[in-house]
Amino acid sequence: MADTPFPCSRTRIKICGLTREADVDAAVAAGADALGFVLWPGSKRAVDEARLAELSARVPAFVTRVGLFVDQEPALIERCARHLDLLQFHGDEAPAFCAGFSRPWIKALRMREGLDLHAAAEAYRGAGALLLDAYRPGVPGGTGETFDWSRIPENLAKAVILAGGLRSENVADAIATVHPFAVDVSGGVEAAPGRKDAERLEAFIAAVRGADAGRG
Ligand SMILES: O=C(O)c1ccccc1NCC(=O)[C@H](O)[C@H](O)COP(=O)(O)O
Repeated sequence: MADTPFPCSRTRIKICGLTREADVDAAVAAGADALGFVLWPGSKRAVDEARLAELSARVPAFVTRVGLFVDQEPALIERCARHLDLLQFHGDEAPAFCAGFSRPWIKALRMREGLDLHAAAEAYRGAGALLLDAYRPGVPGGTGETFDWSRIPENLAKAVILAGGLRSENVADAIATVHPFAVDVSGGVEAAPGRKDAERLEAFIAAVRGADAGRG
């Protein structure tokens, strides 16, 4: 097992951007640990509160329901929280804002040049983890792009959820390089934005499990 502050023999897997019942069922059946629902209306994968309620009701216990928000109204976030286990903040939310709800939370950070991850881990020390994603100006997430994984320090004081352009073909390399606590995928398991593909989902999860088995 890697010598990191958050060693894990089983990399957790979050499937993000679910919009359809069939995809929720497929992700659960394939063994996902967490499912992400995008509540930001600017996304091609957006669901509204009513859809969130329907989709989250299908999710069995022990699979974490995660809601994604981008600089949104606190009242909306708190209403959605009733259907969620964890909040994921993808915008410029300050630590005090993220901590102001009735659910645990994680902070997504886009890896723009010059980002000091140690400083961010200290600032967002109330987060359950930091989700590290690719940076593309003007796009808050779900870019399908990777970033330079070597920029992630091994001794970061927060658990890392690695995101950005992961696919069944590159996730083993990503795990070997970063030793993340969890991986997060959206576009890499899709047939089209918001429509997951059961075969790609299964291939992705098998690739993660294969990487875990190979680590010894
Ligand atoms: O998916 C979106 O459209 C989205 C919009 C706004 C904020 C976050 C969004 N997605 C986040 C994710 O799906 C993932 O956490 C992450 O960005 C990885 O996406 P991908 O590179 O497609 O695997």
